[in-house]
Amino acid sequence: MRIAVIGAGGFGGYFGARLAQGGADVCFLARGAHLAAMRANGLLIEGGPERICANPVTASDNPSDLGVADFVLLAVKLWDTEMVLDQIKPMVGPFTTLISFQNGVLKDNALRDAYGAAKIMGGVGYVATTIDRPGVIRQTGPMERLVFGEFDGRRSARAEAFLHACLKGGINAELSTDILREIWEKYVFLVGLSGTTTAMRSAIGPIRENRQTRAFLLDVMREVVAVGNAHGAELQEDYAERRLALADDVAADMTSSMHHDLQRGRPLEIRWLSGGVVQLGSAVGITTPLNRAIADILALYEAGAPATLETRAMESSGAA
Ligand SMILES: NC(=O)C1=CN([C@@H]2O[C@H](COP(=O)(O)OP(=O)(O)OC[C@H]3O[C@@H](n4cnc5c(N)ncnc54)[C@H](OP(=O)(O)O)[C@@H]3O)[C@@H](O)[C@H]2O)C=CC1
Ligand SMILES: CC(C)(CO)C(=O)C(=O)O
Repeated sequence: MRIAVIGAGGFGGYFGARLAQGGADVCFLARGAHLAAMRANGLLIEGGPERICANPVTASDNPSDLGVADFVLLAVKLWDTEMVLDQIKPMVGPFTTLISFQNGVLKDNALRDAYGAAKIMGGVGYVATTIDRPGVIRQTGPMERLVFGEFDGRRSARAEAFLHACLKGGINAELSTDILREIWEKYVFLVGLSGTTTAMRSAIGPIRENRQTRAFLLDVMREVVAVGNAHGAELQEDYAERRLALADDVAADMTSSMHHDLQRGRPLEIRWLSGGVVQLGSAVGITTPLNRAIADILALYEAGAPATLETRAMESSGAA
């Protein structure tokens, strides 16, 4: 089974390396210094319970070099989606299945528009990873879970085959018969974690300990539950409280991929996370003031670190 991982970063690099470890024929669409390092030294996963090294790895920045795959796993940041969907045409054949493990609930619309609903399975992933340096992914917490399935709930042969490949790689993988609900469930936790850790510039530990920030986290997630249910997600009424229990369970120094991006001055996926809640809420007449506040607070950083007044002054004087 040939599995193409589109984006060899924190998420794609980690799960791609595990799939390769289990014997799957994995290839990566990667680029820049990270691609060069992967070609030279393989792909290393460190910092977690197990050190994994996939070497050699098949990787290229040219989709034609990689050829048609049985499974194409999308793991680029959401702002890169449209571009890669166009770029990967040479990798999608008549029997190819695409699964997006990107965050948010709007991601699969773009895949359907590009390749048709029959080729798409739904997916969500839980892991805490980031590119540490070219060729090296750092796992920053032990959380690991991959869930996927057909949107009509069937346990199809292709879903079973992918499950088999994941389990062989030691991945904590599940085939879901209600993947849309799974996607919303992840969204509740993710929006709470990413919104609070990024806006407050803090790992989850202090946020859940402080009475005020804990209440804020819970209310952010309650807004997502209300919006999800208005969109037919069928989440339990106390689902936000349940997710708070998950936030209590993770390591105190755990944070979100969006917080990592902020720390590195990279663009943020905020438009699809708290911003997506605001958008989906307003479509069904639900106001989401806390998510709006988070999206507004982070708007200055959405395109990456804004230039400081000092840098601007240097640029305008020609000194930079
Ligand atoms: N990391 C995590 O812990 C988790 C992430 N997710 C989700 O997974 C998705 C991916 O996130 P993450 O792995 O953190 O992101 P990363 O930025 O770590 O990885 C994405 C990688 O894809 C590369 N890429 C983008 N476009 C192309 C292209 N056209 N050709 C080749 N390579 C390309 C990027 O290169 P470059 O750096 O040059 O842009 C980067 O190396 C996001 O939606 C995120 O929210 C979900 C769960 C957990
Ligand atoms: C919430 C978490 C860490 C779970 O995988 C995540 O998806 C992210 O930070 O992007």
